[in-house]
Amino acid sequence: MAPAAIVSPSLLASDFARMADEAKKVIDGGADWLHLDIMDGHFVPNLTFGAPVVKCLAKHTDAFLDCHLMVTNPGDYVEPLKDAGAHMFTFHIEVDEDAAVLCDRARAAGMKAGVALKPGTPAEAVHAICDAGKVDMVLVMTVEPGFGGQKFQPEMMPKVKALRERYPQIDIQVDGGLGPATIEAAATAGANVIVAGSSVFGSDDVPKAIAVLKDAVTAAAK
Ligand SMILES: O=C(CO)[C@@H](O)[C@H](O)COP(=O)(O)O
Ligand SMILES: [Fe+2]
Repeated sequence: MAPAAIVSPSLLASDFARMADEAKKVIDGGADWLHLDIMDGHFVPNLTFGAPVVKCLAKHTDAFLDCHLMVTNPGDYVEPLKDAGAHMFTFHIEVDEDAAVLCDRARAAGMKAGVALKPGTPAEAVHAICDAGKVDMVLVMTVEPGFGGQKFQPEMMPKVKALRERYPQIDIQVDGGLGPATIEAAATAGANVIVAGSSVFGSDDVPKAIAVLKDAVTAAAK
């Protein structure tokens, strides 16, 4: 059976000063996870927040905290994020750290392990670590990491398709520019975890915006 459809709204598009309320709004609207974009101003030219803010948010929600680390030194974040209450630890395969060790450390800390690919990084970059069974989720970036509100790159779909064919059971996440106009391409390629920032938080009907994404993934899996 294909992995379940999961919608993970990105709080990057929310009002950070009201993060707990924004999280509640999307969870009440049918979201499965909360996507938390951790940027260090070095791996990407933008700076957001780290474990202290995740810890504050975790006090206000029981939701699954899906952390996307756009940082140069993800190893420094394993224990702080675990202590903060994070559930998914997704780091970029492009960093200069041992990916297998990072996955093992994330899992040993009780989190799931995810690996992310920038648009220019081929699927093959994660084959060894996925073949070794160390990965719970592969994140295929459909924009250059760093900012919300960018245009979806449909040319990433062959990468999603190749990963889905090779790994039928793994969670495959797509992130960047997902919304009603692009979900079909991602869902048919085989993505099952959908990150959406602007299209969810910018909608005046949040439950509908989430349902459109989830229903497309469920329909494509049939
Ligand atoms: O990781 C990132 C950006 O680097 C994303 O999670 C964005 O926050 C997605 O935003 P939208 O493209 O959906 O507005
Ligand atoms: Fe993200």
